[in-house]
Amino acid sequence: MSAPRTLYDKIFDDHIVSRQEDGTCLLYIDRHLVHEVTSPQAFEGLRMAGRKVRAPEKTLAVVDHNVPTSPDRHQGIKNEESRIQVEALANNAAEFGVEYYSEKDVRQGIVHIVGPEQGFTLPGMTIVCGDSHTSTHGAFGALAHGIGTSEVEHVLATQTLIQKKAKNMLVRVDGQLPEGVTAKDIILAIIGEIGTAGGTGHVIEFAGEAIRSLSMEGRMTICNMTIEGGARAGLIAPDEKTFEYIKDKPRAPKGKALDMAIDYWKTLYTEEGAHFDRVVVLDAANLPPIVSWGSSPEDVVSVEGTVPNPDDIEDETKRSSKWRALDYMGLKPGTKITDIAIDRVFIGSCTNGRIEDLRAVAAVVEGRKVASTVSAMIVPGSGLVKEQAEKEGLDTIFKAAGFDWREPGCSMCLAMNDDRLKPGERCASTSNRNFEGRQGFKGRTHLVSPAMAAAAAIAGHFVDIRDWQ
Ligand SMILES: CC(C)[C@H](C(=O)O)[C@@H](O)C(=O)O
Ligand code: SF4
Repeated sequence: MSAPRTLYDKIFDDHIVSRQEDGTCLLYIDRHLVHEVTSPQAFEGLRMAGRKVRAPEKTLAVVDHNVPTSPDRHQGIKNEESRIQVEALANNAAEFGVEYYSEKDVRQGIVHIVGPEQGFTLPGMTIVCGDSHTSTHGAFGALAHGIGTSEVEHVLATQTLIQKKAKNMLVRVDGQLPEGVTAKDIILAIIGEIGTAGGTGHVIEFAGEAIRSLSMEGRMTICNMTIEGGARAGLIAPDEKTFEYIKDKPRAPKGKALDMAIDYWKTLYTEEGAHFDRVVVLDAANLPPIVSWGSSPEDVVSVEGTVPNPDDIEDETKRSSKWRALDYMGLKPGTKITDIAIDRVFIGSCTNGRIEDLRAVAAVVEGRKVASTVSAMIVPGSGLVKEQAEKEGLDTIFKAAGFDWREPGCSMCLAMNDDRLKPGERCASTSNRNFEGRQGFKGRTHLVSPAMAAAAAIAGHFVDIRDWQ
């Protein structure tokens, strides 16, 4: 009998085209998502070599990072650099016969929201994209790797990727989440616990009662930020919720093909006794809402806590880097998190720009007003999320509360378009990275859940969402 295998082992094994003696493998790639930032040189490489895209039907291109989110974007993109990038993808997709969603298409949005929404992302598949947050698709039990531009070219040309097998890591979250605590808080707490290098060299499988209880949206939030914990990919075994989510998606199998697919998807789980190189266990019942205080996603604290004192850190390099982070963030040790006033709120991104996130925001802000000191924006993750939100009347709630309701895209998650912080501005953000300058030169980012960002917009400072009435 062969040794029990993890979910990762199974998907990896199933996609090996060839293996070399040193363990380097050629993996077959089932799906390739393409966006405008990491693809221009890859297409140029194909063109120079006179090659075609090997499997255009397994490739999907969409613009997200550079597109403006203002309502007038349909009249053309004013920023020249952005316009050139967007046009390049449109032209490359047309030339190489790849399906393409432009900013005028209702299906357009952030690539990691679009894949699942279209049923392009399915369990058991290998999925790649020239983007680190490709890990998001692991929520469906797909092995999803972010790749670099030269690998994008390799996959376009051959539909394969060179990979060495990573180690297996298990993060088990037991118990039930308390009211007001969300998937975002789970993943921020995990990164706080393991650090941004904690998952290095591993693929993390998330399991346990708290993970099983999450919606597909919540599971995507978890897998999305796996990369911030240093791991190669994140995975959650598919279950009935996964199949339910997938079944009416445009590109998902239908009828008999769906039944057969589900039979296969049910085999995608970690077998009893399978070996994990590292195991981390958390209890969901103990988790509070989390706020990041520094310039790394591991710099997190409970909303009930205070800004930590770096002098308490023994390691000198780490201590000075955390002092630098506090200096950048304009914060003093001992400050209560709930005393930190904010200037901006950004709700969106591939971490928290899905319909469930917007519903959570609406529940908090309905009938209230954004604080006069705060400017707040909500950016749906895709045109379809926007459409659904408007069908439910969420946009009316947002606008009445004083939020800016935008067109879909990456927006202020990273300062690659017109949405950005001004120097010194402090933002409560539902995105995934708080690096220096991430949301704009000298901008200050605090990572939080959608409900926490919404409450901060109304109060003008962080508040414990569990006390919200
Ligand atoms: C621009 C892109 C390559 C980048 C990534 O790889 O993640 C971006 O999406 C990000 O979130 O920083
Ligand atoms: S929303 Fe942010 S994290 Fe996600 S792909 Fe866009 S820039 Fe990257």
